[in-house]
Amino acid sequence: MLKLKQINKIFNEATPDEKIALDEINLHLKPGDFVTVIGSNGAGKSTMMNMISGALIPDFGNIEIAAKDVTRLPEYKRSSMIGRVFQDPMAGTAPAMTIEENLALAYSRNKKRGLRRGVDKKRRGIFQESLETLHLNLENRLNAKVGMLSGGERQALSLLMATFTQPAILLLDEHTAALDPARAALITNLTKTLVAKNQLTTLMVTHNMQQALDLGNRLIMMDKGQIILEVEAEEKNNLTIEKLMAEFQRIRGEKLTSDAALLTV
Ligand SMILES: Nc1ncnc2c1ncn2[C@@H]1O[C@H](COP(=O)(O)OP(=O)(O)OP(=O)(O)O)[C@@H](O)[C@H]1O
Repeated sequence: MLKLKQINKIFNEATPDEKIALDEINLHLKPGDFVTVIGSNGAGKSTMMNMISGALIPDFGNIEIAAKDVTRLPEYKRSSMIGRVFQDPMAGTAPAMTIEENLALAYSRNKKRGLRRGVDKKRRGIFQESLETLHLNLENRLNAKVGMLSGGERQALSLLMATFTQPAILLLDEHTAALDPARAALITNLTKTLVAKNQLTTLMVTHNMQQALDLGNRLIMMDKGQIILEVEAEEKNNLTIEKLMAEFQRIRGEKLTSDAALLTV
């Protein structure tokens, strides 16, 4: 469903600020894979997500989504293939528009007729049914402006909008990091439910190690622009934070004083 082949990205090449952000990244996701991504600051996690979404184009290498080479395809041309939720609850929705209008935009995202705000009775029914699955009573607030919702409610709506059209790839970019623990738990559970229900192929970046262990069937650890560890299904079930830290030390030969050092926020 997703293939990254030898992806490289260097920022400010041949200047004193040169930075190798991605160094020969190879990653293959099968349909329905849910991969959690961890790594320290500057490891290249966001750059990798931006490559998949098309916000950045690699210097070398190839990207395939659903068997289509999208390496040079601009972001807007691959947006129907991708659902994305960012850390900032303000980023995924339009605050001045109502819940219903936001859903209508998400709904028409992969329709040929372009963006449409209008909603008929049938579509309103679909929106209400989807909102009911969030258990936040948003189905009764279709005409509320999204700017009036709490951070957790907005993030739940963003998640629903990102998964609505069955994207080939769902990108979750620290999407619970800006929420308080109770709301973060709510969005984490919702993520599990929506991904499982829609069998979405998902990549989730997180600084929360426990979340990285609890969600998904695979885990990758990045460091200095490389994927330094890949953990698959069975093995992932038996993984602990201590084992992950020990693996990092074994691979990098660097001693860590705490798990925070591995994921420094
Ligand atoms: N537009 C840019 N111009 C120059 N350097 C960049 C740019 N974007 C990222 N970098 C650098 O590339 C490296 C990888 O950054 P990236 O944001 O992908 O890391 P990350 O793993 O997402 O980190 P964090 O957990 O802190 O968000 C970093 O050293 C960063 O400073």
